[in-house]
Amino acid sequence: MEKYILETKGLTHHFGKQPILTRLDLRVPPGSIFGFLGPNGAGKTTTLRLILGLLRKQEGTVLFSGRELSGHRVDVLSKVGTLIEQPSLYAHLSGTENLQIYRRIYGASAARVGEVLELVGLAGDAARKKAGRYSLGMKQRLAIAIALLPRPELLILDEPTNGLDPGGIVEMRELLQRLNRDMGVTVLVSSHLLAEVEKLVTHVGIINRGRLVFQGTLEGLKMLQNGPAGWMIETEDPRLGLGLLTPHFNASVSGERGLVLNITTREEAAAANRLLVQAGLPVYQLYQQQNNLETLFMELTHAAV
Ligand SMILES: Nc1ncnc2c1ncn2[C@@H]1O[C@H](COP(=O)(O)OP(=O)(O)OP(=O)(O)O)[C@@H](O)[C@H]1O
Repeated sequence: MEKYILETKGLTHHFGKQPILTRLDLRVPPGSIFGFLGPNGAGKTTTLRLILGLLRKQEGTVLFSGRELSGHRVDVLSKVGTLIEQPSLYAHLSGTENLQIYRRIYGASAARVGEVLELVGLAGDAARKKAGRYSLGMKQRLAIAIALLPRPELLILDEPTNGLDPGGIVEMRELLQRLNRDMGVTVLVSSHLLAEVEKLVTHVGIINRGRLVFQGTLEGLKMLQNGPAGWMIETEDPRLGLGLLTPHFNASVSGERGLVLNITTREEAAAANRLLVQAGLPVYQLYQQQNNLETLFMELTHAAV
């Protein structure tokens, strides 16, 4: 088996003179749920459109299981389900009728309609309802049902939780997990919110201003945040404080009023506090810094200019 179900090599794109993507090497392992993350405007949609040939490629290579799209377009894309732009649904037709139309386009069997409705949780009454009366979450699920008709190996979804309420977000997460676990579908899902996909993904690629700033497993990303969390002291004169603390602790100045201490215990924090207060330096705040994944994501997407 190829190492990657989807790989881009040196994908580079400009709109006019403006560079949008710079040498993007995306690597999606088979069987993964890959979160393609980045702030608004980072270049996620452009990347996905280039991958699918919806936008003319300027530079670089896109490989599906080691094969280029050009020359094998129909063959390759028949194994890929997508939800990139707003799903084009027939509002006046029911869920089932929508699927019946698309199944003819894809050459899927009539029985497949019932299967995909079941898979996305739209069987029964929901299937008989007109798509125009669906909630956004149901529309998204119907669009995924359409994408599932040809039994894709890879599902590519651009911000599928955009605009969904918290319940809809959970449903979407459960659906994608089920498809991955039970059907073996590899999922590539983009999002600008790490928190929204953190519970879903196995792998992460983080893009900022058209460049990949992290790629690897979610575990690998979490390891990055496992450095010493540090304690923050807000005090009147951090430079004076630094002089008082450095003989005893590993400390540095942070901003106009902050001192960061590389310590691990509350006792050390209390001792540092005592040193400052006894020297007449007021301490306004003393707290352990939160070093969570969201903070790391913000750092990665802000620092890489
Ligand atoms: N057709 C276009 N012509 C010119 N510039 C474009 C075009 N499409 C996108 N851009 C620009 O390319 C950059 C990347 O846009 P893209 O839509 O790929 O980002 P994104 O990461 O998907 O963000 P969002 O979550 O906001 O959709 C943005 O600065 C955008 O304004």
